Amino acid sequence: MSDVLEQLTRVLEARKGADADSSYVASLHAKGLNKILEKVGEESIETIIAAKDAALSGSNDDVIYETADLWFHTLVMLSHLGLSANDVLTELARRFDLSGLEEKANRTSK
Ligand SMILES: N=c1c2ncn([C@@H]3O[C@H](COP(=O)(O)OP(=O)(O)OP(=O)(O)O)[C@@H](O)[C@H]3O)c2ncn1[C@@H]1O[C@H](COP(=O)(O)O)[C@@H](O)[C@H]1O
Repeated sequence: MSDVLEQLTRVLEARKGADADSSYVASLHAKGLNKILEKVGEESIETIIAAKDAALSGSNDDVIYETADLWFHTLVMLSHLGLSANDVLTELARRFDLSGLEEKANRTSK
């Protein structure tokens, strides 16, 4: 795992037990899964809009900013469900050398 993901994973784990008044992450956990999913949905849409705007303006700054927000909120979602970035990285690593088209063909033939 990258140093940044590792560090953020540790912070997110620690914030699960923090005071909701002093921690944004703790406040999301306190509000529950639906609020976290609402944020994931919101940040997904903001990422899509930023990418569309980048194609017109030629500036990628907002795409990076919004994607960071999206990744962050998906990490909070994983943490809320007792999962972590490492679980997703393990799944991505499992897919190395497996063509997406091949995987799809195997899936539809079942
Ligand atoms: N990486 C982040 C991070 N990215 C985005 N955000 C917050 O995500 C929120 C969502 O952004 P929005 O623009 O939707 O804000 P908003 O309109 O105020 O949100 P809502 O009122 O709709 O919930 C903002 O408050 C951002 O500050 C983050 N908050 C925290 N982190 C990391 O998590 C750590 C722990 O944070 P705390 O739990 O606050 O200590 C921090 O040290 C950071 O490393």
